[in-house]
Amino acid sequence: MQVKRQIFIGTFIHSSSLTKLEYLHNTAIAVSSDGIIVAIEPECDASKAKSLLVPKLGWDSGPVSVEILDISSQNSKFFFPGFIDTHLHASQYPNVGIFGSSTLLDWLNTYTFPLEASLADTQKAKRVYTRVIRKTLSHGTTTAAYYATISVPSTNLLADLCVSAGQRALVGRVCMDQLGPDNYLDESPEQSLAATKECIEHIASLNQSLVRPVITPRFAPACSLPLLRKLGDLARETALPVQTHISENRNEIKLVKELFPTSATGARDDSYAGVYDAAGLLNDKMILAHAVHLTESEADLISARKAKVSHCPCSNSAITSGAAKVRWLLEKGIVTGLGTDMSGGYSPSVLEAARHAVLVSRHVAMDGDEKAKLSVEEVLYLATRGGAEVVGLEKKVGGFEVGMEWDAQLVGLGVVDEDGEEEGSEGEEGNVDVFGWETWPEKVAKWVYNGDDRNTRKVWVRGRLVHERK
Ligand SMILES: Nc1nc2[nH]cnc2c(=O)[nH]1
Ligand SMILES: [Zn+2]
Repeated sequence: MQVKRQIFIGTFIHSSSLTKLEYLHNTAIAVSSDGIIVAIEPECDASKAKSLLVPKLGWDSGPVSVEILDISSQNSKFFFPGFIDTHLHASQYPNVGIFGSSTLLDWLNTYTFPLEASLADTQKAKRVYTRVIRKTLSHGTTTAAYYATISVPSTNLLADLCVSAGQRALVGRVCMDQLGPDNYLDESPEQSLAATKECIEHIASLNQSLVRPVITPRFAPACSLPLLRKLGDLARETALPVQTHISENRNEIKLVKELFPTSATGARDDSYAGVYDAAGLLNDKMILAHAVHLTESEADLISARKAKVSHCPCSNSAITSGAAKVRWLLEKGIVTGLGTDMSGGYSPSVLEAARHAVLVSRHVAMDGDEKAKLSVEEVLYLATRGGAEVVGLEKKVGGFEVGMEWDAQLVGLGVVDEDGEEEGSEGEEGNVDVFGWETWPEKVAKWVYNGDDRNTRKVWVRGRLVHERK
């Protein structure tokens, strides 16, 4: 979609490294009509932008207008890169918050498979997918790695809806030829592969680059070895990314050992990661959700293959899976991002996932590893740059750099003056009260711990405004 040339002026905050946020105040960012950041101008106000930046860019002629969004007078608003949700099930959105006291394997049978099966009805799927896209955009998620269902039409519909809403996405048809109920299984490895190819071809036929296909074996226990091998071959032939789950729950790991003995897989051991590796799936484009209970040698194998991890702390706490050791993964050089894992996780918000990543890391620390604690800066890195690398988009999104695409959110925190009045915000805004004496790192911390979609005022993907909070 063609958008106009835009210049944004104000405070921009993004990660310059895992541990550091960079604060660019009184700065202008110019975004071309195809959504690319073409200039970052320090010490720039509206008049300098008009008199200097516009001519420098050669933008003073031609029919396209320049939009200047001057927020430099506000001390409670800032631009932040859009969030990357590296793992969520679009099809499970109606079940958020509905998990009782279940754990993974009974949760799948009780809540998840019946709902996913019901989305073969494309009318129902349309209602669900339209809502989940709108909801995640409203929380600042500019890129989402989605699982749909086993249904080809409903997976294709999810891709279509992402394109029309303007959300950047990876969309995967779920492959599973065992473990599910009779009414929710691929018929054979051959049929599963053919259905996956249909979805890949459909997304290619959309002729755009915002939404990409992703090969999606649900997880090892739901896939026969022939199916995993076929998908491994497909990944090699197409160079497409692959997403799946790994080592989320202890009973699941036990099941993998029973279902995939080394005598069958030819793997070097009977580890969970070894099964994916033996099938030819474990490579630098693979997104592994959870990785809660990995052994040392599995983590080393994942690191050697340069596969990525999606950390889903809300889900891991909600369905009692465990506490992933993110510091340990990072120290092994494993690229890690955040996932909401709806509806194992109950929240559509990556900000909530970031907050839970901090808290889960404190639990790991309480278990004796003091250095496990993640900082606000670190979880925001995982939510943006880390996530971008997990989904293979680190050159395009996750930060503010010339050449990158304008996937961004405008965050507003209410300001309360000495009379108790809110400045710079209206109506119901002000869920994060800023008193004016906080430093910028303190404001960001208050946003991480108390912020939500009320603070997500505007959201852009590749320069297109895709959400505005009224
Ligand atoms: N959290 C989660 N784990 C899974 N493992 C296999 N399928 C799923 C799923 O839908 N959600
Ligand atoms: Zn999941």
